[in-house]
Amino acid sequence: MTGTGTPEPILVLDGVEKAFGALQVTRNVSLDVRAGEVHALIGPNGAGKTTLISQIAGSLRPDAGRIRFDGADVTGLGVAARARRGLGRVFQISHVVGSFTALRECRGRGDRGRRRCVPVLAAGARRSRAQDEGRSRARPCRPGRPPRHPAGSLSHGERRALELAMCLVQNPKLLLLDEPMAGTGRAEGERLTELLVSLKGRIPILLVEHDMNTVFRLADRISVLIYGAVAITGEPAAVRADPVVRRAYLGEEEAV
Ligand SMILES: Nc1ncnc2c1ncn2[C@@H]1O[C@H](COP(=O)(O)OP(=O)(O)OP(=O)(O)O)[C@@H](O)[C@H]1O
Repeated sequence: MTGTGTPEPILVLDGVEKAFGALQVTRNVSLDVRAGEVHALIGPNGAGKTTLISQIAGSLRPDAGRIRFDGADVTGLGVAARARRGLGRVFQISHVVGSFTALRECRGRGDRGRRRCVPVLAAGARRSRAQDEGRSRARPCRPGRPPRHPAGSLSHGERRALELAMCLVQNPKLLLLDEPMAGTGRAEGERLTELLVSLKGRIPILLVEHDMNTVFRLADRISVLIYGAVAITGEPAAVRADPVVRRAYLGEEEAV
C-alpha cells in the first residue's frame, strides 16, 4: 500500500537511465504499471523502448534510477531472479525452437524441469493452483495445431501466440510484451489482438507496440518515449490529442 491507502502499482520506474557509450538511450524515465492495466509504451524507432524493457526484465542494468516490482526493489536483481518473482517477457524476435513441439516449448520455459512446467497445450498432470491459473490464462493462445506439432511448422502468428503461452504458463504477475504484432499479417494480427484483449484486466501488461490500432484498442494508459524520455503519460484520448506527441510521432500515423 502507498501512503494514500491505494495499492502500490505492480511496477514502478523511478528515474531510469541508460547510455551506450556517448548515446543516451533512456533518460530519467519514471512510469508505473497499475494492477490490471494495459500500459502501452510507444515512440519512434530508436526511442529506447526495447532498451527500457530490457532494463525492467533485468538483462540490462540501468546506469541510474530504481525499479520496484511487486512491492520490492529489484534494481540489483538479474533476469532469472526477476522472472522467479513473476516478471514475464515476450521478446520482439521469436525465440521458439523450431524442432521442438509446441508442448515441449511450454515445458522448456518451466525452467525448473518437468515437475514445475505446465503442459498448457495438453491435458492431464497434477497441477498446483498457480499452474492452473497460468494454464487457464494461456489457453486462448493455443495455436490451431495439435500440441505435438513441431513449433517450426507454425505460422508466424501462431508462433507469437505460442510465445505468449510459454510466458503465461509461468503465471507471471506482469507481462512485458515487445512488439507482439511485428511481422504479422492482418488476420494474424487481429487474432493476436483478440488474445491480448482476452487477457486485459486479468494480468497487467506493459506493451511496446507500433500498431496504433492495437495500442488504442488495448491501452488504459499510454506513455510516449521520445529520444529516451517520457514525453507524456496519460489516457489514450489525452495522448492522441497532445500536440507534442502528434508532431513528434502520431503525425506520422494519421490513420490512427
Ligand atoms: N547494445 C547496444 N549497444 C549500443 N547501442 C544500442 C544497443 N542497444 C540499442 N542501442 C541503440 O539504442 C537506441 C535505442 O534502441 P532501442 O532498440 O531501445 O529502440 P526502440 O525504441 O525499441 O526501437 P524500435 O522501435 O525500432 O524497436 C538505438 O539507437 C539503438 O541503436
